[in-house]
Amino acid sequence: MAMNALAATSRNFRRAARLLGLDSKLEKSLLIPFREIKVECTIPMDDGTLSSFVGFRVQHDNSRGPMKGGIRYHPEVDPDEVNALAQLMTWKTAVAAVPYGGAKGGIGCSPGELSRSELERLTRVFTQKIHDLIGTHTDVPAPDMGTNAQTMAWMLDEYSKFHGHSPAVVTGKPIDLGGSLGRDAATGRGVMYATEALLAEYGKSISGSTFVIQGFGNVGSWAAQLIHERGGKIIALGDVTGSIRNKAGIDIPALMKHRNDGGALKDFHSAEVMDSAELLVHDCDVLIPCALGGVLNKDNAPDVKAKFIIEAANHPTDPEADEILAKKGVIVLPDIYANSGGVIVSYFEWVQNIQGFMWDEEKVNNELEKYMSSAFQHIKAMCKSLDCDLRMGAFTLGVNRVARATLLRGWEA
Ligand SMILES: NC(=O)C1=CN([C@@H]2O[C@H](COP(=O)(O)OP(=O)(O)OC[C@H]3O[C@@H](n4cnc5c(N)ncnc54)[C@H](O)[C@@H]3O)[C@@H](O)[C@H]2O)C=CC1
Ligand SMILES: O=C(O)CCC(=O)C(=O)O
Repeated sequence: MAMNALAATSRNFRRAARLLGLDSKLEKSLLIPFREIKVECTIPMDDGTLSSFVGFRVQHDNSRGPMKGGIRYHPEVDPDEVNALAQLMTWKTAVAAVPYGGAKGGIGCSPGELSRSELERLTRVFTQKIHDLIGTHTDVPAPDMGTNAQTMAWMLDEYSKFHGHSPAVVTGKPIDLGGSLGRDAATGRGVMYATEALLAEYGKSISGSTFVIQGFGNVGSWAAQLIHERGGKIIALGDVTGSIRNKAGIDIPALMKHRNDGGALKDFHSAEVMDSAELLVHDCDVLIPCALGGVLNKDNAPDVKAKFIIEAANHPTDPEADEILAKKGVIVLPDIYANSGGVIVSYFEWVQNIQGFMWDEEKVNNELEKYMSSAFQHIKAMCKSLDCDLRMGAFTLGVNRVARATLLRGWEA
């Protein structure tokens, strides 16, 4: 059973605060969110009935810049989860050294069961309810699980009705509306750069390693394609519909075609169906969770066989699992670094919108690689000076930068 997401995230924060020797009042203050918004979104359904959905936006911290983070559409969205994800965004933007704070939002709904027009109405009503609390220089949403560039296009359009054309109010937009080249692939590309950097530390490479990936949405499918392109062998893969494996390596371009043609993973011709409960404990070199939080917990951590875990999802590993994995010698690359490619390219998109000047994709990808590489070097330096693991290296790096900004602005207990 997974721990409560907020309890798990706060536990990691407190460990980092203690390692840094933070003042206890500052520690308490950094944990408390700036603002928590809850709205009822009532929309007419296609069949003429009315349905109501609860939407959240938690704005955690703005000491380093406008708050930033995705909007999730998922049935399990709840206030604690959104709070935890908003807090993670604050440390993530600081680790990545992009000038933002942290926020996250979500609506409790099953996007796969809503029609396109129902999703559009829901997104527009949600935006109407929060439009005066977000903005280019206050809080900038982006896609997360269950949302995509189209969701951002509707948010942009609805927000612009109140405030005038404002492309920089959301990132992860369609290119035609000011989206950045490379943003769609950015989180998966960042995961690939992070994996390369970590494996190199151990004298290994993507091309000599086997991979298991959970989640084949935006992050999982891009990570899989880019790892496959570099010669990595993806031997098992799963999504919410089921899991597949092939010892010789799954043909990812063929699987992409199969999925884009509307096929389910389990119907892919050149792999065998496997039990999804076995996916995370499948033998491999590198395990990459790219779906939900809390999937690695005290129940399955003892059976994990991977040597490295790259956290492409947000908070996939419970602190209890962390302890078990550490004893087994499994190296975990934490979410607030491993999946930061998305928010880094969101920052590039925002900069391009503000400047009114579009970058080519090569520049986006080169800059992303530089930011990922620099963050990794800074995390390693923290690990060395504080004698801690990668999660604490990343947390202390992020928390220290936020604490410094808070103090410089004139914080008083
Ligand atoms: N989209 C982005 O830019 C970023 C996303 N993330 C995180 O990455 C993760 C995935 O996000 P996206 O790829 O954007 O979402 P998505 O909605 O595009 O894809 C989610 C994937 O997870 C799978 N999934 C859902 N429930 C599952 C379950 N119970 N078991 C196995 N698979 C399951 C879905 O089938 C789908 O393949 C989330 O934790 C998100 O917060 C982190 C940073 C940025
Ligand atoms: O691109 C962004 O602004 C945020 C992406 C996000 O929600 C995340 O990194 O978890």
